[in-house]
Amino acid sequence: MAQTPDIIYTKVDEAPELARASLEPIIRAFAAPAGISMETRDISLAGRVLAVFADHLTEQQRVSDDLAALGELVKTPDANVIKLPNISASVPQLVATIKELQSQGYALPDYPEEPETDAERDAKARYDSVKGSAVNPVLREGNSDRRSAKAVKAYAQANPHRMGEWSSDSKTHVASMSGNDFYANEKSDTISAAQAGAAKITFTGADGAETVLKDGLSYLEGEVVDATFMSAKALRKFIAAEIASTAPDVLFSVHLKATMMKVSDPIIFGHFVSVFLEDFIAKHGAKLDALGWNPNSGIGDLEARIAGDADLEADLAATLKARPGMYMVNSDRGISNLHVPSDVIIDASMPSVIKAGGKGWGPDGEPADTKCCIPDNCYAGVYDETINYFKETGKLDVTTCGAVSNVGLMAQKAEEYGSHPTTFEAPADGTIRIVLASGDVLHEHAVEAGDIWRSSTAKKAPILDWIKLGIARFKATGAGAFWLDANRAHDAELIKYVEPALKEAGIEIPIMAPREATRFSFETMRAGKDCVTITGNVLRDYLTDLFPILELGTSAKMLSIVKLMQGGGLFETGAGGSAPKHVEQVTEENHLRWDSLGEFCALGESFNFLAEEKGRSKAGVLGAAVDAATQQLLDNNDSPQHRVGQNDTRTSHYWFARYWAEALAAQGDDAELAAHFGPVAKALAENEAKILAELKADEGKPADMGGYYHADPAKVAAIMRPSATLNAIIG
Ligand SMILES: NC(=O)C1=CN([C@@H]2O[C@H](COP(=O)(O)OP(=O)(O)OC[C@H]3O[C@@H](n4cnc5c(N)ncnc54)[C@H](OP(=O)(O)O)[C@@H]3O)[C@@H](O)[C@H]2O)C=CC1
Ligand SMILES: O=C(O)CCC(=O)C(=O)O
Ligand SMILES: [Mg+2]
Repeated sequence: MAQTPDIIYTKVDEAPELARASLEPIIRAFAAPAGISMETRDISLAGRVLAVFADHLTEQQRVSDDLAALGELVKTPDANVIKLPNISASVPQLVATIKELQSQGYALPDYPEEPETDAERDAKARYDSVKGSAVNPVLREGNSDRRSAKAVKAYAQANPHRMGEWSSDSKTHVASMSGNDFYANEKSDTISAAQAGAAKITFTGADGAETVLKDGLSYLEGEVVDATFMSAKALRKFIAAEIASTAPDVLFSVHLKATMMKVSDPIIFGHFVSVFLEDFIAKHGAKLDALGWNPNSGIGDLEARIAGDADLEADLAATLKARPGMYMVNSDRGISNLHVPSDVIIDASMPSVIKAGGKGWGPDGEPADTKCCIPDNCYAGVYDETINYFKETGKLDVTTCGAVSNVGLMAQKAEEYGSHPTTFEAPADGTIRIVLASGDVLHEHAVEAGDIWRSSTAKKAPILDWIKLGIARFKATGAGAFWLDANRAHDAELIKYVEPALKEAGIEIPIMAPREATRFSFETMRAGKDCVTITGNVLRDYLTDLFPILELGTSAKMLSIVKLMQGGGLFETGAGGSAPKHVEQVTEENHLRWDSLGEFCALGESFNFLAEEKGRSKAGVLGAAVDAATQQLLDNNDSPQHRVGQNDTRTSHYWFARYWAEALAAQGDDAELAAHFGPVAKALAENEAKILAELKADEGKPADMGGYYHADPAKVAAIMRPSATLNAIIG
């Protein structure tokens, strides 16, 4: 077997992938003289699709299954992976990817929404395996530690971003179900020695007939196993009531995580779409069925399918007009909250409403107060309390507020984010049970047809590791809390782990329910003090966007470390996504505003990890120089900005390379590296004007990537590496 490279960098999609095309050659060139090898592995959506359909492709078209290989690597101490954010695809994104690949000559089957033959069932199963959040759960074999680097926080305080004003009479609010949701119906238990082993999930219909929904489950002693469901009837009633109670000057919106919660949340989204369009569907149901429309895909797909049918188009417009104004994703292009399930992703969308002072954008392109529907009560209280807090106290002062970091229980598909294989829409009225090998029933729920039932688990080893990491970060931070709700079944089981561990460690860390912990964290940070939030997997995701977006303007600048449980390191870049809007700007005017600060932070950590864990002293020198270069880049304001003519990703990479080379030339720890980088630094400085001009030469004009999901590497390189002078110096 080939030797594992020292560092693995990931090839992804959209804006971070464009950034990679320019940054990775620089990193590779700088690492080589230190004897550090770096290779790329493809975890992009298109790459994943091609990997699972290898048998449909020609020899030349085949690609290796890099995700599967990385999934094995992260279970070893040799892993040192820099992971950029990748697309977690919704069905419309997946379908678009398939179309694009087909047009490039790949003989892939269509995505069969409702498979009828064996071949279609096989294709759907393969596509579903790459759908949604298919990468992160595989790579995250450790718990997460996300915080802002000191330099980044100091920069944000000195250069505050714009924040909308909050007014006490803002009508913006969170609306959640009054019961019969995942929160209310949850049951949880910790598996005993006697219960450990095989288990299955069964459905028993009203007629007593039993079907097995999932077999081959296996529980470990100490694993916390939950089961819960959301009533479809209660959900639909809630949605109808919220639509009806939306005030005329308030926008209607729903915030879900249809990407990460790839089974449950598209169904919930579909209920919103079908209740919102109730009259239209009642009138045209048969026709819509014939067109193959599924509400879970959204209004965007509906519009595409009915295009040209003047009757349907007019009726849809009339139905929408009679409904409350909708929160828009892009008002210029008429893209609403209900167009595509993956356009409004709660972790990014709610903070952006909150940062704007409680404003969403309406169909008229104007900001307005917004009703934010978050049906389930498990985590909605966090946003409700945040909004209440800002209504009371006004916007946050970015220049003085403290930093809120997070330690998240994430390893081994912890909690809801690992629940896709054990999530089901009840096929009829009946009972869903988790049955142990002994025949004992662990959990059971009476359900009605359409109810969304799911089971999540958290294993003992990750829980104990998470508590240890939480204690360490609490000590380093000085304040914080475990976010656990004693009244929620799952959290109550976790508290049984946390309390004795704290006692044993001789430390007092408060345990607070999310709502209370939200207020505590805002009060602590507003007083200028730092605090850590020690949370489960979902809140890890939500809070590492919420606080950074308020504190730093974006979560892209976060340090995001996953200490893998088997000793390796996974260094994620930022906490945000793949910024599809940024790609649009590149194709329109060849300006990329992706900020690679997350990549710089991750890179420094990755080198430092090699130095500390593997005794590679030259890596330590490279890492220290990365940190110095990052600091200088911030001090000199060289990060990308929004408009043509301003700094962009490419120029920021030039400055990064230059400061990095200068720091390496100036350091005294490794004479060999200093001697190597002296001339590099000199050449980069002497050619500054020429390089910057070359980097900017084509700005303002459209750029052709030769594809969106599966772009042409040569065209991308031409866009992202247009300076022959820079390439020669790096080369
Ligand atoms: N770890 C992962 O793999 C993650 C993947 N995703 C995936 O990313 C996609 C989009 O997710 P979405 O929730 O819309 O959020 P994004 O984080 O992609 O975008 C939200 C906004 O944040 C800003 N932003 C994010 N990253 C950067 C950056 N590096 N530099 C500058 N600005 C940045 C941009 O604001 P502006 O436009 O104002 O510049 C952007 O429009 C989805 O496919 C999702 O599944 C999402 C989260 C994490
Ligand atoms: O995997 C995903 O879909 C998104 C992950 C995410 O948002 C996060 O980890 O912050
Ligand atoms: Mg997130």
